[in-house]
Amino acid sequence: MDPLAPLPASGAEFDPLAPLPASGAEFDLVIVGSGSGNSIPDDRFADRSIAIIDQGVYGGAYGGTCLNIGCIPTKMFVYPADVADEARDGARLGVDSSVAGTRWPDIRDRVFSRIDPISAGGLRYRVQDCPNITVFQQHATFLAPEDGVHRLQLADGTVVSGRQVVIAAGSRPVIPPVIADSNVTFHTNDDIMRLPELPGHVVIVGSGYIAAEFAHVFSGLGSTVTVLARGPRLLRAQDDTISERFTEVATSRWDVRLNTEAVAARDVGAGVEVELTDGSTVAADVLLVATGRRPNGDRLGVEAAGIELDGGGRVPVDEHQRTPVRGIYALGDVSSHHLLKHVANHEARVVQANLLADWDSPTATSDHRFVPGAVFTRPQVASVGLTEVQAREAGLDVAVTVQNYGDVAYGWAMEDTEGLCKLIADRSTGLLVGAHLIGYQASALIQSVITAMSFSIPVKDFARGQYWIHPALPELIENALLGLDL
Ligand SMILES: Cc1cc2nc3c(=O)[nH]c(=O)nc-3n(C[C@H](O)[C@H](O)[C@H](O)COP(=O)(O)OP(=O)(O)OC[C@H]3O[C@@H](n4cnc5c(N)ncnc54)[C@H](O)[C@@H]3O)c2cc1C
Ligand SMILES: NC(=O)c1ccc[n+]([C@@H]2O[C@H](COP(=O)([O-])OP(=O)(O)OC[C@H]3O[C@@H](n4cnc5c(N)ncnc54)[C@H](O)[C@@H]3O)[C@@H](O)[C@H]2O)c1
Repeated sequence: MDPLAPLPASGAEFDPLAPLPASGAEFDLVIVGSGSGNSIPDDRFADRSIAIIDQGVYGGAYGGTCLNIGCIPTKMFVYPADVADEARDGARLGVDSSVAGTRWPDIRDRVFSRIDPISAGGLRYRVQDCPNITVFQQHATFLAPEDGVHRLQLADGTVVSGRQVVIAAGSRPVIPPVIADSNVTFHTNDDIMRLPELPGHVVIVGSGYIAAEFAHVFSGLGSTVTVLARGPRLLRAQDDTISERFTEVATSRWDVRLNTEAVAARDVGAGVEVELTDGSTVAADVLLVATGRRPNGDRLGVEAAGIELDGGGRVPVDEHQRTPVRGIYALGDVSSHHLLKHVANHEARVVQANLLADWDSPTATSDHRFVPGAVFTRPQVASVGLTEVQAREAGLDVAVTVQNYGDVAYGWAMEDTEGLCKLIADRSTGLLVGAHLIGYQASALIQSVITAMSFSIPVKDFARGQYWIHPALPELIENALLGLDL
């Protein structure tokens, strides 16, 4: 679902959460999942009968994770947190700004009064305006195929079948047993953004993407934040230089507990108490669990269709997004090594093209060479390609450079002391193999590097074959490129 696509015409009487009539039938195409899967049927599929099966997220919402409980609402909370932190930071530059207060209920209602109608409108469009599409808002599991036709059973017993199936069933949060078995009240990304009030103190278990983004959101909006990390640093999947810098900055802003784990958790009064490995406890109003996500293939009974999940619980696919079973494709979080929306979108376009071609002659191939990602925390973190450790482990003869924001004109004007850009190049080819940024608008600054890597532009041509606007922040990339000893 493209959240920025215009809303389809609305039917005044339509209730998006009303149960739809159950009807068993054979379709040309069955799609499980209304996130990235929902973007597959376009005009080119108008002559095919299509079933979209989706159990919904957060109590049944249509349109998947990104729109309802992921990328979009989180960034709509991140931005006000950025604004508040900028205001707090103003005095340093001679602007005497401060935050008089933040209105969580207003922010929450503004976010979801924009998002919920898009979700409802997307469902309404499929149900009312797409005569070839039937939507089933239920959980589905595979049955054994019959005569080459794949079959799925819905929660109400309806059997939906088709020769082509797309599994786009996404992923769900993993809850560590110590929390899951404790009866403590906890939240995940599913519901934390709908809290009635801004909590005074949030304790977050985990130290990856979601932990870093929500720590910024809550701290920016005025909560005290405690982050519990199992390891010695936050964002450990990032390049070591970035992870070290981020941990340093985060520790100065939030209560960061490293090398620790929750060993018990309980409700105390209206709040929670988490006991840590060293015997100490953290008391907070709200507990957020952000300890990774698991693909949903295990709840789809894919084995009945002849598919065995891989070691990571993913539905296995080849470079054309075909599973080992003829007629069944998969995409996005349920099958990908990259749990990112731009990857799911890319894979959905590949599946779309290949559905329109023949199973044996696919026309589209997924490109996972240079998958970028950004953590919208403070400071932002963005990366693409190999970390330095990965590049050295791969046996590459690498050139590495680190360029500080504060040492290029605009970063110097900002008096930035936190941001840096690390580039890693392969001396034998003169090409970049990795880029890692932490700092102001890192998610935007990295895009030119993604372009250079995707189109194999040699470092020397990339650095000197174009103008870099002076004194704009992309000079950070220019200077880093020039710093590579190639
Ligand atoms: C808090 C958060 C923030 C994020 N922020 C970003 C970001 O900024 N940038 C980014 O690139 N990525 C981000 N992501 C990741 C991104 O949201 C996912 O990679 C993406 O949404 C996956 O899309 P999908 O189509 O694979 O799955 P989904 O959008 O999750 O869709 C799967 C659908 O299938 C349904 N389903 C599952 N099993 C069944 C079944 N058995 N029967 C019927 N229906 C079923 C689900 O209910 C769901 O509606 C974020 C994720 C989270 C959790
Ligand atoms: N901006 C974005 O693109 C964005 C934002 C949010 C989420 N996402 C996607 O969603 C995925 C899931 O996010 P996430 O933050 O939950 O996962 P993550 O993989 O980024 O981080 C998981 C964290 O939980 C820790 N952990 C795992 N098990 C634990 C346990 N039992 N006890 C304590 N800590 C434990 C890990 O050490 C790690 O720090 C991400 O990997 C990312 O692909 C992307």
